[in-house]
Amino acid sequence: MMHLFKVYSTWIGYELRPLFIIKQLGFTTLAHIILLMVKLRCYWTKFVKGVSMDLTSLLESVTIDYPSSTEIIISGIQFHSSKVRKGDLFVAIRGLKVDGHNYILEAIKAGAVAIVGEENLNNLSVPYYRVSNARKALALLASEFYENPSRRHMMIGITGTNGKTTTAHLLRYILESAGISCSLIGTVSHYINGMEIPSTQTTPDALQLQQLLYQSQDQVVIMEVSSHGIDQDRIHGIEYDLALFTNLSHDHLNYHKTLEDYFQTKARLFTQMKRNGVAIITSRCNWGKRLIDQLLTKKSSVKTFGDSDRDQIELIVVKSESPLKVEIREGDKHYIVSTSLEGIYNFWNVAAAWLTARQIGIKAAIIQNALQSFPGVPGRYEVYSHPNGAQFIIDYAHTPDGFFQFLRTLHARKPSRVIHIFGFRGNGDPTKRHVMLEISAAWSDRIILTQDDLNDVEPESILEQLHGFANDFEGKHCMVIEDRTKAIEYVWEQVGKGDLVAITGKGIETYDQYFALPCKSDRDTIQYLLNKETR
Ligand SMILES: CC(=O)N[C@H]1[C@@H](OP(=O)(O)OP(=O)(O)OC[C@H]2O[C@@H](n3ccc(=O)[nH]c3=O)[C@H](O)[C@@H]2O)O[C@H](CO)[C@@H](O)[C@@H]1O[C@H](C)C(=O)N[C@@H](C)C(=O)N[C@H](CCC(=O)O)C(=O)O
Ligand SMILES: Nc1ncnc2c1ncn2[C@@H]1O[C@H](COP(=O)(O)OP(=O)(O)OP(=O)(O)O)[C@@H](O)[C@H]1O
Repeated sequence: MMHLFKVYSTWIGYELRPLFIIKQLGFTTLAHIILLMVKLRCYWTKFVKGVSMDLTSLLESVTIDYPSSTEIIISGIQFHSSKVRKGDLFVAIRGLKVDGHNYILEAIKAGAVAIVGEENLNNLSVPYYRVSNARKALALLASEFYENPSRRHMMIGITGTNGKTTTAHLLRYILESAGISCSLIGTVSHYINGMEIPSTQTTPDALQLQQLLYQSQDQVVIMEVSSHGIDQDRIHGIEYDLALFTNLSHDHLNYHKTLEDYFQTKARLFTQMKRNGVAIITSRCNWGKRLIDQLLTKKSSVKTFGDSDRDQIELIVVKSESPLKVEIREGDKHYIVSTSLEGIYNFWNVAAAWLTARQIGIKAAIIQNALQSFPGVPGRYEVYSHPNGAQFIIDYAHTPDGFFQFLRTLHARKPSRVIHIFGFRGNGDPTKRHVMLEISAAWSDRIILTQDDLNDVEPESILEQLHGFANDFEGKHCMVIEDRTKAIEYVWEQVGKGDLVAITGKGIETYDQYFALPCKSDRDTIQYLLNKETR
């Protein structure tokens, strides 16, 4: 029943809480019936009857090949042929793996009434619109079909190698504490109208993104913006009120090839600002400094956070031993930051969220209060206690800098030993692996290499690499236990009071393979071992 309410509420774009209905039975029920009827009518008009769209005015550099027609009526848009239904427009994308143009006939057979693509085609049975960039076309068409929903919201985009999710969750929590309704689109989940929707991508494809924005009735939308999302034009056409840059460091070089290209891609987010938009950037890393200079040269509005008195928000470490004591200086005012988050890196995320909330006009006292009760981010620095006094910490660190920041935070707790369990994603950047091992070796006493997501890569090739690494780092007591659940169980049985065990890379994500223990995630495995202990 609860699930049905959730589905209904998300669809209707209106937060419906069962308690609220019971309390206000009568008027609320009537209001919902009217709302439902209006929504059903819109649904009928849009998704069944279809909407008329003038593609030539919508698309950039469009050529109508055959048969000529500027206006079409469509009841949906798809870019995967298997999802096409009668009345849909199919956008053919030249992908990284396959070419969407090869699926045009399949899409027409499934009922597509028009096609958008990049190739020269003139023998199709439905109108064909040739564009120079089909990914951009998809984004523009989806935005138009869903009534340009980003224009209804205050749009906040957050990019950077690490800290996007944490900053986004902090900011949403602060804004909601201040009474501002807030959607969040990102890695852990999407939160729309107070409802949680499972997420499979940090930045969803343009179609899903516009659908989510259309569903959202929230005032503000916070989006985590990945470099893949920018590069693949998933956010094309969206203009941001506020855009944040958390940091940039070694990652995704399998996709971007060079850090320079990775940076330039991230920097593109800041070309999609509203006229009065503000860029919020860290001055702590050289890439951030470069972006600040670049934007100031173009006379863009830029606010910075960092550790200098020239920054709008200066982070001052009052006490560096655990527990950390940190202050925020804003103008000539100093505020103590009290939060359950650990690690200086999380205070950089706090600084980014603080500066953004201040741009929106939230009072400092409200931010301070919200930070005190912030519950943390799922899968980031989650601490579990072993009955014998050891502690297990699940975290999402999966980059060299993430490793460094996270592991040095563990050290500040002065543990007897740090044991680090991790693996490498099948389709992740292979150039960062050795560096990550070096950092782990420097900051932990034992390394257990194990499996992470395979992502279509043969397990043998990953395991071969893990064994190679174990040899390289043998002096650091590095070993391989292939099965992730067994690796955790092995360590669980070895540790004692004062030991800290870091399990990194997956956070709350579920395993993409079956392991020996009947567990679906790192959390699940810890819970399983805890239950076994108390049985
Ligand atoms: C590697 C990568 O980024 N791929 C993205 C890309 O897909 P692609 O170009 O590879 O697509 P393809 O498989 O070659 O297919 C080409 C076209 O043919 C179509 N097709 C294909 C088969 C068929 O039978 N019929 C058909 O119509 C496809 O729908 C597609 O339009 O374009 C798609 C549309 O936007 C994305 O959904 C897809 O993301 C994949 C699923 C993905 O998960 N990518 C990861 C790397 C990603 O984006 N990660 C970032 C976060 C990174 C981080 O910070 O850690 C994210 O934002 O989630
Ligand atoms: N500001 C930061 N600088 C460096 N490392 C960080 C920072 N914030 C978080 N981390 C580390 O990176 C991990 C991932 O953090 P978070 O999920 O906030 O980043 P993200 O940018 O959203 O990552 P992804 O895009 O891969 O989902 C954390 O678990 C922590 O170990």
